[in-house]
Amino acid sequence: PARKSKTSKDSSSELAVCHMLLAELEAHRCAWPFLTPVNHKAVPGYKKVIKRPMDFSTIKEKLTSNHYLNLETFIADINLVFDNCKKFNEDQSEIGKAGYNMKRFFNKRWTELLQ
Ligand SMILES: CO[C@H](O)CCc1ccc(O)cc1
Repeated sequence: PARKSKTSKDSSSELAVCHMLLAELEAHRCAWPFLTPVNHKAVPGYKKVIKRPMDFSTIKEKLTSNHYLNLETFIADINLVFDNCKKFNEDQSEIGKAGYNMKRFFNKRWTELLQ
């Protein structure tokens, strides 16, 4: 069957899923490094190494101000949080392990909800 063009209903239900997913991420016990922007003035090297900082509070602000055009741009920002974490932190560090756990959790939940 031909792919129907996305209706506004599709977009609003996708938006509701994004809000729900973000709320689950923020509530996760391993979310603590990702809740607010990294203070790049306090973390040596962060501003130079991480070209596109991202965190859950920034994503929530963008979501509530209709910044995301579609689901893909929302998922791209979520993955940016985890990619930045993997780049800056040792895999076995506390924050590195938290990032890995959050990425696995996110991938499990969005595929359950959206695929
Ligand atoms: C999401 O957290 C960032 O990767 C910064 C990690 C970090 C912060 C302070 C430190 O002393 C070391 C690493």
